[in-house]
Amino acid sequence: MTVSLGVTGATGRMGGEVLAAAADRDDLAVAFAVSRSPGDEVEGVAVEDAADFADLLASHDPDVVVDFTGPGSCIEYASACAEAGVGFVTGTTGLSEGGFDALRESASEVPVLYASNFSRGIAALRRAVREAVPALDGYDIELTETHHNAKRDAPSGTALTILDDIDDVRGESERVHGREGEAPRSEGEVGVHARRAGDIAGEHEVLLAGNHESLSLTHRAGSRGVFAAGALDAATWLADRDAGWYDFTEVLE
Ligand SMILES: NC(=O)C1=CN([C@@H]2O[C@H](COP(=O)(O)OP(=O)(O)OC[C@H]3O[C@@H](n4cnc5c(N)ncnc54)[C@H](OP(=O)(O)O)[C@@H]3O)[C@@H](O)[C@H]2O)C=CC1
Ligand SMILES: O=C(O)C1=N[C@H](C(=O)O)C[C@H](O)C1
Repeated sequence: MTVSLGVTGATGRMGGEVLAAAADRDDLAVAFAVSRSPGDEVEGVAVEDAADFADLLASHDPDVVVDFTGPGSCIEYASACAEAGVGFVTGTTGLSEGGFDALRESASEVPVLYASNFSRGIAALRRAVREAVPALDGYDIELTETHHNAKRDAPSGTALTILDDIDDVRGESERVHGREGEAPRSEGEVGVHARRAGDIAGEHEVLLAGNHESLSLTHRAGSRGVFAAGALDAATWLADRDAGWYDFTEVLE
């Protein structure tokens, strides 16, 4: 079966990566791509007007839409997919709690898969963190993420997911975002640090320190292609699922 895709944010960094990765695969085909600034071709695909998204869904009837855009547009695209009966894969980060609620509403109509990070390395890092934190009870934890200088949200969606993993395995902790002035560390807090520089695709480090030792778990994405490949794997996996809320870890099982 060839999975038919709609792609949003076609002129964005990730939109372009998704179109490039899709061109190299024979298990899926791009039915259409949209942008708020249509007209140009990206990776040989004509970019259509995002204002026509609902009409494009109706005329092309894709299996899945892949979305890497912004929090507001992600919700709007998901809701249009829910109306049209089209599955939705999104890696858009920076969603508010209300945004996630809205996305989950769409999941009552169609299959929706959200992942703050589509790399296999981050999936493995998350498993390692969930094992290391209880094994190193009482150790201080500091999380540092580094991204390119055009990233809008901080901390990254991946950092927030890892923080939730830490809370899951050892209970809710205070999150201290950077430190300045008189700012001694309190027991149990998790320090969170966001760096923005150059064109770094994405790095996450979880540092655990105590008992005269430290453990550092670090993931570095070498390029955005790794995220695009994971999102396309998720799209082919999601194509024949029932309505519901799905996670990237299920794709990797
Ligand atoms: N989960 C993961 O693995 C990854 C997630 N991301 C996330 O993906 C998202 C996009 O990242 P990136 O590609 O670097 O960002 P870019 O800014 O390069 O691209 C985002 C594109 O989304 C579209 N867009 C943005 N805001 C709106 C809006 N309000 N309405 C409609 N379209 C909008 C624009 O495309 P156009 O004008 O063409 O419509 C824009 O070019 C971010 O949230 C980022 O954190 C990034 C990498 C990996
Ligand atoms: O904006 C990015 O670039 C990335 N965003 C995601 C995030 O917020 O975690 C994933 C990846 O690290 C790249």
